[in-house]
Amino acid sequence: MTYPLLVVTAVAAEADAVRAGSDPRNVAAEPVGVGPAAAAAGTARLLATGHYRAVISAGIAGGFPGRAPVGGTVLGTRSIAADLGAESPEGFLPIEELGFGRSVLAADPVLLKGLLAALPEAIAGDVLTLATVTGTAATADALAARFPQAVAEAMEGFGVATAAAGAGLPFAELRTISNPIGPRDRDAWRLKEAFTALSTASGALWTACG
Ligand SMILES: O=C(O)c1cccc(C(=O)CC[C@H]2O[C@@H](n3cnc4c(=O)[nH]cnc43)[C@H](O)[C@@H]2O)c1
Repeated sequence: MTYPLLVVTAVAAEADAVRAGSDPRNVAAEPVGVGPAAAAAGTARLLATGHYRAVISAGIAGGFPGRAPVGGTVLGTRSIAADLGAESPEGFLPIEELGFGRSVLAADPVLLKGLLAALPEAIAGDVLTLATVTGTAATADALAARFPQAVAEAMEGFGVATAAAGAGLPFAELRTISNPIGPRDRDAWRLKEAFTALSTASGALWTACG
């Protein structure tokens, strides 16, 4: 028996976009909710079935201006919980500096290599996971400075990665860019473009995983 690839999304519209571009015989797309907690809990529940061979966190995301354009496709080299830590007068302290765990999980190198080969147009870089969508220029600038290799932010990747690590399965993050990260401007979101790009990219998932 060949175990399918599990693609975890936040919402049903993202799962539909993945299904539209992939073969249900080898790719299972499941929505588990928005945010890192829902993503971790939902992914762990799905992986407990033992039915899957690898896990991908997929969906739409904000792109850092100048690093990932709206409509573009991004592959996460690392998924980073950017707000996991503590504020201090000297700046943000990641959880590693507090001694309580980790905020960075790297994509599986073999899976990532396959995805990069199958999606040569994709932009590779760190993808941030935040519980709050960035909505000001100040926060966007601070994140861009703290994470010079970050190309995108979303709300689930680190949660999915944590569940995949717990299950001992390969993990990667695939995002298509719906909006620039910065001052909140709902009219600037290009959902249709991002969902179309997600369907297109999903066509390459099984090849990359094989
Ligand atoms: O602000 C709104 O009115 C609004 C309307 C629909 C959806 C949202 C979301 O925040 C969706 C979040 C959802 O999409 C991912 N995502 C997309 N862009 C970003 C972003 O710039 N920063 C963080 N997350 C983003 C995220 O993974 C969620 O699943 C808002």
